Amino acid sequence: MATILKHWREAATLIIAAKSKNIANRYSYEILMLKRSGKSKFMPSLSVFPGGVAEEADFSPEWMDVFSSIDNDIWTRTFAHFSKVGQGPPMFSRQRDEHFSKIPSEVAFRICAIRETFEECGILLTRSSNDNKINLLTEASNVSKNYGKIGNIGISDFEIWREKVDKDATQFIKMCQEFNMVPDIWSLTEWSNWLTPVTVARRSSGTDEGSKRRYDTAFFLCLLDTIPDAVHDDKETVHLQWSPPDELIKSHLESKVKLAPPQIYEICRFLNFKDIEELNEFCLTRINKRVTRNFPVPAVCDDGIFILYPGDDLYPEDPDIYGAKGPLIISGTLREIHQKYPHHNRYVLKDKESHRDFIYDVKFLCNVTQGDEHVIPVTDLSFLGMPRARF
Ligand SMILES: CC(C)(COP(=O)(O)O)[C@@H](O)C(=O)NCCC(=O)NCCSC(=O)CC(=O)O
Ligand SMILES: Nc1ncnc2c1ncn2[C@@H]1O[C@H](COP(=O)(O)O)[C@@H](OP(=O)(O)O)[C@H]1O
Ligand SMILES: [Mg+2]
Repeated sequence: MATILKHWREAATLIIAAKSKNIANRYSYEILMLKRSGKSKFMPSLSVFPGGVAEEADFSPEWMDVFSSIDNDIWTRTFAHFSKVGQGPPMFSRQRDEHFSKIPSEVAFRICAIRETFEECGILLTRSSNDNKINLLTEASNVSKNYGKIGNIGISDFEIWREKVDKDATQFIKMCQEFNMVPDIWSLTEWSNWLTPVTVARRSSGTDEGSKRRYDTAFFLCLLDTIPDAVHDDKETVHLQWSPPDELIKSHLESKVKLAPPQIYEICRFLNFKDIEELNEFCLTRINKRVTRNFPVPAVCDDGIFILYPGDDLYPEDPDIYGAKGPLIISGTLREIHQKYPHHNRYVLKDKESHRDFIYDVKFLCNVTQGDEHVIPVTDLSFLGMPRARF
């Protein structure tokens, strides 16, 4: 197996939803967004969840030693849970070198998401190795809450270690050993998986190098019972904001924040859950479930462009993940196609001439159940005073 893949990079990202103090909000929680630097090669100036590319250190067998510091039974049960939770999408199930297969990829990508979150915004999701409540968290029948824990390493050490980890991912292992703690992998729910489409990779940056970038990204969700201190790194990320999901979507539609379709799609899923407790209960139902990979397929019709997602009537049976074939062409107008193929999981762009700006737009249509039994995004935004998509 190759550690580095030929066509795309493997990455993990963490959606953090924290209980809001503002009781006037329609939604009882706020989501953390980081604005990427304008100098980023990929998605410059867009707001994303914290995250980044997986490093070999995230798969290091040394993590076995780190996790062996917790109660032996807890780790054995956790290891068993992640080893047999069912086959996930390819980034989880693919074969890796023996050296990088000692810990399950379900654990490694969670470590990656937690490490990247620490680097980019200073939120440290770790548990003390002596925390004996961990064992309940992988067994849905025994759990009522699955909120994350913030590690406390003392203010003077904090920035020193953040800098060290940012420079060298292996330092995250050292840091956990030094402070007798483990990444709080138990509070991360596997939420979704997005593979960057080829045409988007070409358009997502003005630079040649950036334009080749594709990511296979595991999205996790972590709930917190209070909004923690967080500061962007001022390098890769230039601004940090906490906002309820409805306000994020509204800000996006008003062009106050720029979001890419995967982030919009996920935030629109959150519109289903007004209260963080409902979200917590939903997460508990997902403990033994896996997500399926979302690979968007762009298609061109007579008067517009679609981006198709799995489950749509028009989604190809054998999607072209390596970009070997040309774009999908569908004859007819948006209106005709909308009626002829009524099962929608798509993003619609009306004017094909304006496709260059399409990642700043939102017209999702989704009326199909998801293959992985996930909730579908709320696409009727009339409650935000937004008109419904029309053709
Ligand atoms: C966390 C990232 C992978 C960035 O990694 P980096 O910090 O630069 O090392 C971030 O790009 C991310 O969260 N990506 C997941 C979503 C994604 O790949 N978006 C692609 C652009 S838009 C798109 O795919 C269009 C569509 O889906 O319709
Ligand atoms: N000051 C800065 N401005 C913009 N991007 C920066 C930066 N410092 C680091 N980065 C970029 O952030 C990316 C690392 O992100 P992560 O750790 O989240 O995977 C790298 O991008 P490349 O992957 O384009 O090299 C790196 O170049
Ligand atoms: Mg990043």
